[in-house]
Amino acid sequence: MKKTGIELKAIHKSFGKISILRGINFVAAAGTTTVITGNSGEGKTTLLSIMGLLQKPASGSILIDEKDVAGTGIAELSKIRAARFGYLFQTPRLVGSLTALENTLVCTAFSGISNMREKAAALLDSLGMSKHLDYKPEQLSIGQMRRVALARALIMKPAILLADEPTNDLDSEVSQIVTSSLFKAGENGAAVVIVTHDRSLAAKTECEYNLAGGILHQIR
Ligand SMILES: Nc1ncnc2c1ncn2[C@@H]1O[C@H](COP(=O)(O)OP(=O)(O)OP(=O)(O)O)[C@@H](O)[C@H]1O
Repeated sequence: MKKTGIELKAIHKSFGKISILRGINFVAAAGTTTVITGNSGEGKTTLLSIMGLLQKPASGSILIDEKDVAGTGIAELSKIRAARFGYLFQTPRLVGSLTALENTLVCTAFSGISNMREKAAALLDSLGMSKHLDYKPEQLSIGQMRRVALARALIMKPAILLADEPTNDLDSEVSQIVTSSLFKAGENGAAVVIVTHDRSLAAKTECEYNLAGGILHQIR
């Protein structure tokens, strides 16, 4: 049986009086790509940020690598995020003053791993970005920025990879490059969780959940 990367139990979340998540149970296994679908505004990004330890639920349990994070302090949570997670946000969130290569390296400074620049360049190359290593974000298209953000998310080979709308605004060729990198991370052992409206991407995943009315239903 595959190891569990993330497990959520009875997660609730409200904004003011509006209840967004109402008792969410979810499992993403290591080495598996899981998709969460649902209409706009249903709470998919909120759910992804809760499982990514970026936002706290009102109640419920979050297990990372089969360990409940309840009671974990802020410093330890930061360590778990840095050591275990890769994030691909809906907007690329690159550092404006840094080049594509430097943005890819931004979280690796304290890794102690050698040849990171070569690894970052090779990763960007695999994403079709070899000609843009020295470009700043303002000189890149949205699709190119998203590929830099993906390289940044992948460079530390995260055990858990969370991707919010990874193929938004991409042409089919770039979309294919991004999609295959996400699935490759899954094949290499990561628990990959993707939020998307892209049906062709959703159809390729092993597991699908749909979020509607604050309830998460497993479809496959
Ligand atoms: N910090 C916040 N404060 C108040 N309301 C919020 C906050 N964050 C999200 N919401 C609300 O929660 C709901 C769910 O938002 P969320 O971004 O999680 O939805 P989504 O399913 O990812 O939508 P989309 O598919 O359009 O990206 C929305 O109604 C949004 O306005």
